Amino acid sequence: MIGIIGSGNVGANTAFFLAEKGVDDVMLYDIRKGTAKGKALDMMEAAPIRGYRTQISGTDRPEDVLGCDIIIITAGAVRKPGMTRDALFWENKKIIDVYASKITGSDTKVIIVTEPVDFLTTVFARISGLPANQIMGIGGVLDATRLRFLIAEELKVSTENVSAQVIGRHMDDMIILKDYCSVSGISLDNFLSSDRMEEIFEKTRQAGNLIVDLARLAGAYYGPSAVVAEVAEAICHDTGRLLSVSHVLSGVFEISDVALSLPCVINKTGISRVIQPRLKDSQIKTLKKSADLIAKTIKEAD
Ligand SMILES: NC(=O)c1ccc[n+]([C@@H]2O[C@H](COP(=O)([O-])OP(=O)(O)OC[C@H]3O[C@@H](n4cnc5c(N)ncnc54)[C@H](O)[C@@H]3O)[C@@H](O)[C@H]2O)c1
Repeated sequence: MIGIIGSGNVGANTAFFLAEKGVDDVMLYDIRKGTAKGKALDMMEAAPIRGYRTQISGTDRPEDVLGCDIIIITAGAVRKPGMTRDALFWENKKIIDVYASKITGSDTKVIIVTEPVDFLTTVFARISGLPANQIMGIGGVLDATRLRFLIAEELKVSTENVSAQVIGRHMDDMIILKDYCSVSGISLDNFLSSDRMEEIFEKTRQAGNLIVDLARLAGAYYGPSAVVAEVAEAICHDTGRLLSVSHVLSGVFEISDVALSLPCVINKTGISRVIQPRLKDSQIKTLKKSADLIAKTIKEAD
């Protein structure tokens, strides 16, 4: 059973994508009474046409989801146009503190979506005491998915043929690994000039901001929900997918106790292996700067 805390745009759409993929039964919870039950019922009534057999239920009792095998946390405030993700830290930390202290199962896998995701993945790991490989934040994998779309759109090729890797913080200082981006294994510089590549990379860095600016009353949620469902499927079906998720690092690039995205092999144990990409000195510097910033903010919260 997959539990989802927060049944707003990302939570509800994740439940829907999980049902459509047939990953596992889902239970939704939201602090607003009736929201989770109402949305679950609505999705179940779509099943005769959409053809899924997954059970989606809703509850008003957080303890019902806290014992699930996989818990996805999407509860919290969304930024408004002009706001950075970091600005949500103090408000959303209060929510993460509560759920992290109530996790009961020692094998639970947790997927953090609530922003700022790298900060809150770090906070969740500290408070819950769960092993770092069981807590995954949605960061680089979403940035890479957006980049894959933008490259495919530019080159008029299928998105399936495009692979991309993005690591670091889920913010404008994300690190796009150009040498690890390809179209069916053919490196990007066979298709694009350096200048055009840089324009596409900048569009990727700004992709979340653009959606908030355009939609105004909501953040991005279809892309994020699709990515969350992919990570949950990798755990549930033990697929061994290689996805860049945020997790607490222990010594990689001399960074410890702070969560950032790096490519990880994900299976039923959570993160089974972290892949350390070859980085330039400037990229390692950016990674360390991001880590220092997160560590400093979290220290202020102690
Ligand atoms: N990591 C990412 O890439 C990524 C992408 C998109 C959104 N997000 C973040 O995910 C979060 C949710 O986004 P959304 O678009 O679904 O927002 P939303 O406003 O549509 O939904 C949030 C839901 O959380 C519920 N909620 C608030 N406090 C709660 C609590 N204490 N317990 C349980 N439920 C609670 C609200 O009632 C609401 O239904 C935001 O913080 C957003 O910034 C992250």
